[in-house]
Amino acid sequence: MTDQAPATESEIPGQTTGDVPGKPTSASRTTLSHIMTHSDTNLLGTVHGGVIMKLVDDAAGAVAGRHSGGPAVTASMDEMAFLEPVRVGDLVHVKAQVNWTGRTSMEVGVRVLAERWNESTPPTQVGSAYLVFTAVDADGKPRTVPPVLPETERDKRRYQEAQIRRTHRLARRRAIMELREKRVAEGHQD
Ligand SMILES: CCCCCCCCCCCCCCCC(=O)SCCNC(=O)CCNC(=O)[C@H](O)C(C)(C)COP(=O)(O)OP(=O)(O)OC[C@H]1O[C@@H](n2cnc3c(N)ncnc32)[C@H](O)[C@@H]1OP(=O)(O)O
Repeated sequence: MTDQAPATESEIPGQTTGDVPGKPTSASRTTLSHIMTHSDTNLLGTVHGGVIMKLVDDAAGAVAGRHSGGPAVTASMDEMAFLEPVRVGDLVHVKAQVNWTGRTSMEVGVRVLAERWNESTPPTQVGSAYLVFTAVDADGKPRTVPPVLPETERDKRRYQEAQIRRTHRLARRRAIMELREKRVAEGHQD
């Protein structure tokens, strides 16, 4: 994991960034919908969190693949929040978009909504997550991604918030690596 953050919080890309042409957020935004059945339940009878996480990974992976124009792998998933239980018969919509791009990685933001399959009540938000995907080549090595071009004020806010999360991920990783190196230097075995 490289340590450089490509932009500061105030730097929202314009129509072109560097040599690679940018892509607008809307070009890869995707919704994946799925009806929950009895095979999706946990021992409590509600839908298993892992089933939701798989849908989140699928939707985010499709977005990352569309944005980067090729394969992309999940590097991390954080802040997965389950806000309300999901039940058998719920029609679940997983909405995903690229919030931010680095050199080879992308943060994808996901919102999970649920509605009864046979009622016309509005869907409610039941979960959310942020995932980092890294675009890879045929050898599984990171490859450059087009910069995302936020279009709306909401896209711009999400871009800036994603940069804050990126800064915190890097800082946390660096602090843990430094602690481990210090402990090894002090002769600790683990
Ligand atoms: C019914 C209908 C269904 C339809 C359905 C459709 C679905 C249709 C689509 C399918 C979509 C499936 C989507 C599933 C996708 C998987 O399930 S993939 C499987 C799970 N993931 C993996 O196996 C990945 C394993 N890890 C790796 O291969 C390597 O660690 C990685 C991620 C390629 C990174 O390699 P590395 O050598 O560490 O590279 P490094 O240069 O250090 O980092 C590269 C970039 O990644 C970032 N990065 C690396 N590690 C991390 C980390 N832990 N956290 C954050 N960022 C990181 C770096 O910051 C860097 O970013 P940039 O600064 O370049 O922007």
